Amino acid sequence: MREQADERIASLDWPSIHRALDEQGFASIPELLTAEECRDVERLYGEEERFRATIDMARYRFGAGEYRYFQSPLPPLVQMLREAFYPELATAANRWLERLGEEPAYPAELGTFLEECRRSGQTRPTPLVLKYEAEGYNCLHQDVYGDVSFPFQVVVALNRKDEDYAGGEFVLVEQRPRAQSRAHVVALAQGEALVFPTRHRPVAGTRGYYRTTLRHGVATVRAGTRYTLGVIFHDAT
Ligand SMILES: O=C(O)CCC(=O)C(=O)O
Ligand SMILES: [Fe+2]
Repeated sequence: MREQADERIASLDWPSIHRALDEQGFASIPELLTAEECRDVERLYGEEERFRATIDMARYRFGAGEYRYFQSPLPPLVQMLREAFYPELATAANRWLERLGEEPAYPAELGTFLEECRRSGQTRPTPLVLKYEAEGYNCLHQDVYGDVSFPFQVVVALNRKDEDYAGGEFVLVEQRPRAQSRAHVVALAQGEALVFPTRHRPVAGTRGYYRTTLRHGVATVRAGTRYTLGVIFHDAT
């Protein structure tokens, strides 16, 4: 049996994850969750009482599909992922602020950060499970739910591309100042996680760093059903 997810996160090659974040803005972590853990989270989707809200994406013109925000307390695995990722990502977040000439702002612990969310009226948990059936997609967006936001989020693929579904690539579009946008397309394997920027990232230019704006979404699922777990660190109003 593999160690607990938090121990797996602690023993990741963080120097290379930080390098990937700095150089390309995002980092993928293959096999973060086991197939069994993925199935367990996917199965939770059917247990309505675990969720505080269900969103029909078409209704808001967010895309085609459905997602559910977990109720508090979060399932232990989801809570563990949120807590275990946070400190390393806070380090990267503060480094990015410094690159843009700003003061470090993110506390070292998730609990302290969530306290800030609470003071700003953001008390509702944001981790979610998304489900897309054939022809489903997720329009490019940013997940911001109030004044306080954390600059990274994590998505984990819960089922198998090319077996359980086809298409459905994760898409990150980067809008550069006074230039055309650039797309990054990531096909995630089951259990693989992707850390990506919520809103912005610093990019090295000839005269220091400049800021690009990122939006993410999902390309059309051609067949089958695709499930993902989204771990957002800031809570919502
Ligand atoms: O389903 C996906 O891959 C995208 C999920 C998403 O938008 C998110 O986790 O914020
Ligand atoms: Fe999102």
